[in-house]
Amino acid sequence: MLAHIARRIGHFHGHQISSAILRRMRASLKTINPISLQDFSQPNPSWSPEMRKFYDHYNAQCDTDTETYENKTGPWRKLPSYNRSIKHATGGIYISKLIQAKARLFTRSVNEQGATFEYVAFFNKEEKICICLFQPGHLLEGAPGHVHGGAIATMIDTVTGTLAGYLSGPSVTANLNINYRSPVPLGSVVIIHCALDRIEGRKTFITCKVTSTDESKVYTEATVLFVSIKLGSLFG
Ligand SMILES: CCCCCCCCCCCCCC(=O)SCCNC(=O)CCNC(=O)[C@H](O)C(C)(C)COP(=O)(O)OP(=O)(O)OC[C@H]1O[C@@H](n2cnc3c(N)ncnc32)[C@H](O)[C@@H]1OP(=O)(O)O
Repeated sequence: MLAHIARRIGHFHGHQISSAILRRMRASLKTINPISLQDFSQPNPSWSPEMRKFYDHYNAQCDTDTETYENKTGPWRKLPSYNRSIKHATGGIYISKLIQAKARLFTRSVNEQGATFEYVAFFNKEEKICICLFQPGHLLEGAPGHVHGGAIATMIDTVTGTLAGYLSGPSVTANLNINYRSPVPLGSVVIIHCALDRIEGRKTFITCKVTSTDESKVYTEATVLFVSIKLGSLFG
């Protein structure tokens, strides 16, 4: 049953699942109420003034007002960040209650604000780029006082994966190459810049650079390959 629903679900932005399937999912979920969809990339008290300043900078240049949803003119779109990636798919909020209900997106699995991954991403559809403001918390230590390389890789995978998702639909990471150029201090704010390199059939190639907010310092560089999949294939 679950595999059947999952196979039929499918799609990121712009694709509707049939109302018959939605009705069936709702019927099997009628004990779950209310269903909430929280955006974890909204500003919170743990954000430093620098994080807030750059958030305001990009938010002011968005095509939609984050609070009122009114249309504006601007090249950027602030992307929501949910605690399961399936919630980004149409109808995913329902399927998230059916499959591994306790599962959480790794970067959104710790509730203490500011302790791990504080981040917000903006997407520029015209230029096929994505930037992410990232404030790594004290629980992400690798070298003393600095961010663990695995945490940096996680953020690169997450932001490039988000860009691949918006450009090519459901995809998984097939290859991730990283050069760590300079250690990232815990509690600092860095910008993760991601850009589409090219799309070849099912393959989406993305480049990524992690810099200081004034972009004078390059911390990390990466290239990532995503391969498009049918979402249902993940559920057997
Ligand atoms: C709207 C969106 C919002 C999203 C928000 C979400 C936020 C969270 C985001 C979180 C993001 C987290 C994301 C995560 O953490 S995803 C989790 C980590 N990734 C995985 O677990 C993936 C595991 N691997 C696989 O499932 C398969 O191997 C895949 C599906 C990748 C390919 O197996 P499949 O049988 O389907 O296809 P194929 O083998 O015919 O290959 C197809 C093509 O690809 C080329 N190829 C394959 N592998 C490699 C390689 N290593 N280097 C270079 N090339 C490679 C291959 O040569 C071929 O090319 P060509 O011969 O056609 O030219």
